[in-house]
Amino acid sequence: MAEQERVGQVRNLSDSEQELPASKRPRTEVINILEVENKKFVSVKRERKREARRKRELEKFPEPCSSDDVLWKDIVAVLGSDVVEGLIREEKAYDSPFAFQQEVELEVKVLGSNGDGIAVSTDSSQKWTVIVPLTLPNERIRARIYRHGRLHSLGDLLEVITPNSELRDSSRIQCKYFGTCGGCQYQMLSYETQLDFKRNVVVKAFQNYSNLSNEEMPEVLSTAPSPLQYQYRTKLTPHFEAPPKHLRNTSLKPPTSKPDWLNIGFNRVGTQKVLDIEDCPIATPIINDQMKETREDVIKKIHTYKKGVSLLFRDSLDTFVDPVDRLSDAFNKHVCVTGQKDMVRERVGDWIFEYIGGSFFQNNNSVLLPLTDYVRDAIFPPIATTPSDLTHLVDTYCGAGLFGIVLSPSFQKVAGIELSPDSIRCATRNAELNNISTDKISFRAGNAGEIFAVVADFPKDQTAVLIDPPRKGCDEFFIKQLLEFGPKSVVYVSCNVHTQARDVGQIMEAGRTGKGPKYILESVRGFDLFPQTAHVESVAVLRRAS
Ligand SMILES: C[S@@+](CC[C@H](N)C(=O)[O-])C[C@H]1O[C@@H](n2cnc3c(N)ncnc32)[C@H](O)[C@@H]1O
Repeated sequence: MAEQERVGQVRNLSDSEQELPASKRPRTEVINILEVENKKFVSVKRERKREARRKRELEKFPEPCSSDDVLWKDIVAVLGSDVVEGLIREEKAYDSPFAFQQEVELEVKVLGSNGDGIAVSTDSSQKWTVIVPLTLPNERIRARIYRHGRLHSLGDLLEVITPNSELRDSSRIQCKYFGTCGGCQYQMLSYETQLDFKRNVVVKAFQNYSNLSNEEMPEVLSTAPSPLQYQYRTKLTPHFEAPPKHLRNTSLKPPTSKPDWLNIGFNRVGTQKVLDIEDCPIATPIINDQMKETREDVIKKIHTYKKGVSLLFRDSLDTFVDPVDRLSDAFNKHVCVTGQKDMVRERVGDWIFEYIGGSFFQNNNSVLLPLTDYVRDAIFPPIATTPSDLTHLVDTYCGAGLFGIVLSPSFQKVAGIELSPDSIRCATRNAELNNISTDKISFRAGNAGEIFAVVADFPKDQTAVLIDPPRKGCDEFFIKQLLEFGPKSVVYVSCNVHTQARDVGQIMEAGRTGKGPKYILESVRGFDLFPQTAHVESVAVLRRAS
């Protein structure tokens, strides 16, 4: 009923309504014109407040090193800091020249560090960027605007009008979902181009977040490739949502085929909506086989789910027999583990590892030997001016012991630390499986910075510290303890080059300002653990100057 028609109406409660508790009784009060006007006034006020709150939210600078912050740095670089400062001063930083759902033609200028093309509007008086996934520098494109932020709008790609034919070749695409699935960004590129783009991400990260001078910053090396560029992912976690309420009933007959509303897969590009995925060519074959089977099971039982689910698929070797027989079938046969608590088994060269399904382990087995070899060579350079006498290794954020165990033959003593007690139990077991004595290697559960109290007796001139933190990087406590300890070498492996650049910058700054030992940044190199995606890992090597 329209608001005006209800004005002046009075209604008595029915008998059944009177029996309801006060909080559940329907409203009966007289609505008068004043109240209607008042309500409109209140709702306009509320809307204005909401708008102001949204603006305040937007005006907050993004969390340093977050993907929003990384994007913001790209936007400033594309528009130029003078233009950006001018627009902020004139309070135009949120005045998008585009309307919601407007279709626009744009020229893509650069590829942002998050993997999306950044275009600049040319046909409006105001300089403004538009972020469009799956586009490349120098392409003319058509996009539909769907959201606005500070000095940028986000757009869905509708058409590549003029492709960058030097870079884009659609015949390279190996996945039928590419362009719709949010998982991969770069399948249309040659692998060399992907590696070049990733090197550029590392270069920009150190420019934007390390505060290092040109003299302190070595040239970023070319990105180390992954031996496998497809079928490399040893872990997938597709998800699906619960059925609509009226279909959540265990007594219902199971569907004979996948209902239209059910999607089991990954998020669509730029959305939180699930895209149905039957196979994923970047995952290993055993994962794809298992995914087909599990999808059938989920479809049959879908009416029994009350919540959405994230599935787990991990490529594993079959059970190791104890003592491990490296010639047995189990040692070479792959199975797929789906339980969060089940044991996963993996081989890195001749080393063997067990870890729990739901815990951390690197997701591209093919690159782990090159990566650990690279870290060893970084600690003991093959062509060194002075022979290295490093004898002790501290493996911080050690997970199931990957680096500590693989590098152990090069050291007299290794000590590892990791927050997850489950991973530490696996690290200790992995040392045993690989016949490394407990006199030589030890792992403990705890906050990474606490290890420096434990290894106080390690000779700091002969100690290398390996750092491999989660995406957020190291905390202040860790950096302080590391600097107080002052090891000869530091090798920082990272899955987030932006926090890595920040942390390396802090270590170097401490030396520059006399607050810690002076380190030289010897090398920085991206590592490609996730071909076809925009993600890059990075290894930075620091050596204490004296
Ligand atoms: C990127 S993973 C590296 C694991 C291991 N180095 C490897 O390559 O398998 C980061 C690890 O740090 C652990 N972690 C997170 N915060 C930590 C903290 N404050 N102290 C110690 N470990 C932490 C996580 O549980 C995770 O296992």
